This record gives sequence, C-alpha cells and structure tokens, in this order.
Amino acid sequence: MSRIQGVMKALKEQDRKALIPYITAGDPHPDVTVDLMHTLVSAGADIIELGVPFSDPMADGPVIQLACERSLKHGTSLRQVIGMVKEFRKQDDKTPVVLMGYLNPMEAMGYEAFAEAAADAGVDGILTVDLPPEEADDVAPLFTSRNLDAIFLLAPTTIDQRIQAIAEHSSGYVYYVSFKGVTGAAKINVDEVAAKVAHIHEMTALPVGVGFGIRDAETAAAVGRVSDGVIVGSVLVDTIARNQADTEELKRALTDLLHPMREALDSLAS
Ligand SMILES: O=P(O)(O)OC[C@@H](O)[C@@H](O)c1c[nH]c2ccccc12
Repeated sequence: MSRIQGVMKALKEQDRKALIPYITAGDPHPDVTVDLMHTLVSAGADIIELGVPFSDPMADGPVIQLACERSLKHGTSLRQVIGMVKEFRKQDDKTPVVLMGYLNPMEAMGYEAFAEAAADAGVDGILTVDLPPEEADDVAPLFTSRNLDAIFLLAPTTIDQRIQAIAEHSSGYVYYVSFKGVTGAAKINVDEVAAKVAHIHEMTALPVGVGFGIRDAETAAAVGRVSDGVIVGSVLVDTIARNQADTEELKRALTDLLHPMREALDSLAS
C-alpha cells in the first residue's frame, strides 16, 4: 500500500477528512520550502501538494502565477524540487507528498528519469495538470510501477465516459475541481460539489478530494462533509506573498490559516 493509500485508509477508518495544503516549491525562496512543508504538517496537513513552478501555468489564477514567478526568479528546477522532497523526508517519513505540475518540465527531464528520481526522493504521487487521459496510457504506468500514485483532475464538465477512463488510470485519490475556472477564484457552490462528488463516488472506489475556492475553515468543513478531503492552495500562497520578508512570521500566518481548517474538519467526525 502506498503512503497516500495508507493515510486515506486510516482517515476513513477514523471518519476523518484529508486536509491537503498546496504551496509552490521555491516560493518565496528555495531555502525555506522544506521548513514550510514541516510547518504545514504541524498545522494539521495530512498530505502535501507541492507545486513545481512553471512559466505558463494555464490552470492557475494570478496568486499562483506570481508564486511561480517568485520561485523561477531563483531558478528553481524540477530536479531541485525533487531534492526538496528528499530533504523533507529526512525528518518526515509519514506525510505523503504529491508533486503537482505541468507536463513540460517533466517531459523535458524525461518521464522515466523523472519518475525514477521522484520515487527515489520519497515522492508519493504525481498530479499532472495537463496530461490528457488519452496520453495517460503511456505515462501513468511509469509512475504506478514505481509505487507513485497517479492523481488526475476531474472537472464539473467531465462526462461519465471520461470520469470512468480517468478513474481507471488513477490511484491514491482523484481530485475534483470544484468549478470551471482557474485556481484562487471564489465561486464554489457546495450543493453542486456535493451532487457531483456523490456521482463520482458511484463510479469509483477511490477517495475524492475537492479543490479550488476553499479559503476558510467554514468552507473547508462544508466541502469536507460531502467529500473525502479538501485541497487548499491560493489562500496559503497569498499569505506567503504577504509575509515573504519574515519566515517565522510566515510560518505563524500559515499555521493560523490551516489549523482552524483542521479543527473544523475534525469537528465533522462523529
Ligand atoms: O488555489 P485554490 O483555489 O485553493 O485551489 C487549489 C489549488 O491551488 C492547487 O491544488 C493547485 C495549484 N495549481 C493547480 C493547477 C491545477 C489544479 C490544481 C492546482
């Protein structure tokens, strides 16, 4: 069983929901990412989604676009990001790390070399934003054969046939994007999400995590109630942007955001 599968199973047995924060690797500076990852765990993260900075992040809104720019300004490379996970693993061998990224850097490194290096560093899952399911046939097995879970996005517009195909290539969990748009927007409709996640649950036994538009503990709990976990990105990344100068202050600010979400999610458990 993979680390992600282990965490998801344990949460389910406890009737708890996964809290999955996202940060962009190398933001605000490559030297602080590992420290921030540990901070997220202390504040209640079950899984970390670590973004690989990319120059043209089409699925991202301005907040994460700027995070990519801040990171790339320091020359953060995919190999360096993998190195950060290796560093993180020296002190934490429990918390799963999902690398989230666009195909271009992975393709440039070579999918096989990338999969090999990621697995070796202690990465647990790969979320490729722009990998069409048609191509997943070739790429996903490179990940899964190394015990890396392949995580794919499902959107409100994804038709059943495609949900089926994507679920078949997925492991660990599937990521339901709560609305059509880019990261960081605030237009989540919990009733719609509930209906869609219920439908996805009928089609696959995989846990369903929901992301896009979750900015506070109340929304996290509302979405957690109807899913298996929540992914929270832009509100954290925005906090990074506003506290770049002082790492200790930044860690406090991230904790102040994430910890109430943890508590709100745990208050759902009977
Ligand atoms: O930023 P939001 O609205 O909180 O959504 C999570 C999201 O940031 C994270 O999962 C993510 C960052 N970049 C992405 C690109 C595509 C899908 C998901 C993502």
